[in-house]
Amino acid sequence: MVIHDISRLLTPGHPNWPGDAPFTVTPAARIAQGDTVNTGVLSTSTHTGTHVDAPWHYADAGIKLDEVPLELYIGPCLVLDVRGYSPVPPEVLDGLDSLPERLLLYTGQPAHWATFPEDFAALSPAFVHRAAELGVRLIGTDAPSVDPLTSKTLDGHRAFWESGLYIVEGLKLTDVTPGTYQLVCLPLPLAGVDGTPARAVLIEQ
Ligand SMILES: N[C@@H](CC(=O)c1ccccc1NC=O)C(=O)O
Ligand SMILES: [Zn+2]
Ligand SMILES: [Zn+2]
Repeated sequence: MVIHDISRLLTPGHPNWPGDAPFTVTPAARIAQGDTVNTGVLSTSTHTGTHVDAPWHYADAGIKLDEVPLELYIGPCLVLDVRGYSPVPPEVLDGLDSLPERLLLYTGQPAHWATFPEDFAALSPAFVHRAAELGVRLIGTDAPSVDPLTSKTLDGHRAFWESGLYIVEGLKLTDVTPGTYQLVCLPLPLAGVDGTPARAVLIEQ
């Protein structure tokens, strides 16, 4: 079985959305200091690195993470190369008459962010609606958001809310050839939250 890890490695100082809480791991117990084990204390925004958005992130009437069915995040998936578009338009789906339930978009983001990538490709609402018509239920992007950095209206997120599609952001897609795979993207089992970092892999079929 060939597995591609499409999650961003989280290291302290990982560049988050401007103003958002940083990712840190604070050392706690240390064997070297006489403790019986090594432990750490995690602190993070729910939108760090490769992560899922629960609908409640962008709509007060939306469900929270623990209500989102896990089936969404596991199963057949198409990786598309959409480099060169900003925002990603519906035309990239021209000629496709059906799609698997999961669609991942490589917009050209690098494998490692030294600083927050302020200039990234958002998704046009028309693209999201077109994907929904073609049978997609989950869209993942390698960009940190489906809306531009300065957006106040969050039209991209709103299109997901209107069409009932779900979001994965911050994927690392530099090492995979576009095509079909099985996606496994497991959110952390956190109650009542708006999102969470996730481990995402593609399995070659
Ligand atoms: N759209 C981004 C996050 C986002 O918008 C955000 C994250 C933390 C603090 C403020 C944010 N947006 C403010 O407009 C996301 O969904 O991950
Ligand atoms: Zn997010
Ligand atoms: Zn988002």
